Amino acid sequence: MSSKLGTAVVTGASSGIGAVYADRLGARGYDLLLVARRVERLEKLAADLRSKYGVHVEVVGADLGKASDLEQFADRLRGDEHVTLLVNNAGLAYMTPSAELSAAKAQEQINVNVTALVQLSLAVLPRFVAKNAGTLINISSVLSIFAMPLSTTYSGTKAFVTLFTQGLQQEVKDTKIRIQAVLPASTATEIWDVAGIGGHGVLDPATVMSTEACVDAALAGLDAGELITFPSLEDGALWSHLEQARLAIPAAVNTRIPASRYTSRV
Ligand SMILES: NC(=O)C1=CN([C@@H]2O[C@H](COP(=O)(O)OP(=O)(O)OC[C@H]3O[C@@H](n4cnc5c(N)ncnc54)[C@H](OP(=O)(O)O)[C@@H]3O)[C@@H](O)[C@H]2O)C=CC1
Ligand SMILES: N[C@@H](C=O)C(=O)O
Repeated sequence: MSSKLGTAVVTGASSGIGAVYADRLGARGYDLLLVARRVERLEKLAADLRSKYGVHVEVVGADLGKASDLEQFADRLRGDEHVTLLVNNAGLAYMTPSAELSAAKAQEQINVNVTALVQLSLAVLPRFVAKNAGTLINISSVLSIFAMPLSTTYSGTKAFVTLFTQGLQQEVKDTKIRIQAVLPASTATEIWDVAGIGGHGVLDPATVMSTEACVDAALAGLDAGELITFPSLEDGALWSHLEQARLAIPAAVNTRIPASRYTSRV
């Protein structure tokens, strides 16, 4: 029997933040559809969640950075009327100076962090709009609002995620569809191994959040109706001030007259 809450899809559920989202959404009573490349990890998690929560859990092995796998999974979501929640979580970071970043690794970050997130968001949105219901959670990063010297391409992908998600939020603001962007700071996961900096153990432990605390905060933000959730930002006014300044610019540039600093040459 299908859950009355429907099916929650979690991409990148084989480790880290995605694995905790799968646990928390299973605990809430969602059936689960978990996708990643490491199927053996997904199957172990699925067995655990079935036994803990009695929910239906399906596992799909797919490389979302590969166009054919992505297209197939997007088609699956497009055609699955039980999907009521999507967590676009799959992602990776290569932390390296751009001059040393291979084209392949740059493209892989774009393929997974951007292309897969867009295609899967667009795969579920038409049904959410038709039903005037549904939840989309896009996992961005605090590195979407600034770039460190080693995070240039990664930050660029996450800047896309945050702005793309804000655009979708504008589109559905008069509906009952919930769309949230989550911007974690450093969180204790394997991403830091993939990033090539030797794992999160090289970071100051006081600055690294547990995956459970990160996801529980993100879900609390979702439940509170937040559009943008920073799990570790205590002073939310910092974001409001940034948004206020950002949103003042479109009106200020809406003129045919060039700014005087560019025309008053002496
Ligand atoms: N940890 C942190 O400090 C922060 C993380 N984030 C974001 O959180 C999200 C989750 O990452 P996190 O949990 O930290 O890191 P992990 O490396 O633990 O998890 C990443 C997940 O993404 C999946 N994934 C990566 N590449 C692919 C691919 N090509 N196809 C399918 N799945 C893929 C991995 O599965 P598999 O390898 O099995 O395919 C894995 O399940 C990412 O979007 C990341 O950018 C944001 C801010 C901070
Ligand atoms: N994923 C983290 C960096 O690797 C981050 O977004 O902070």
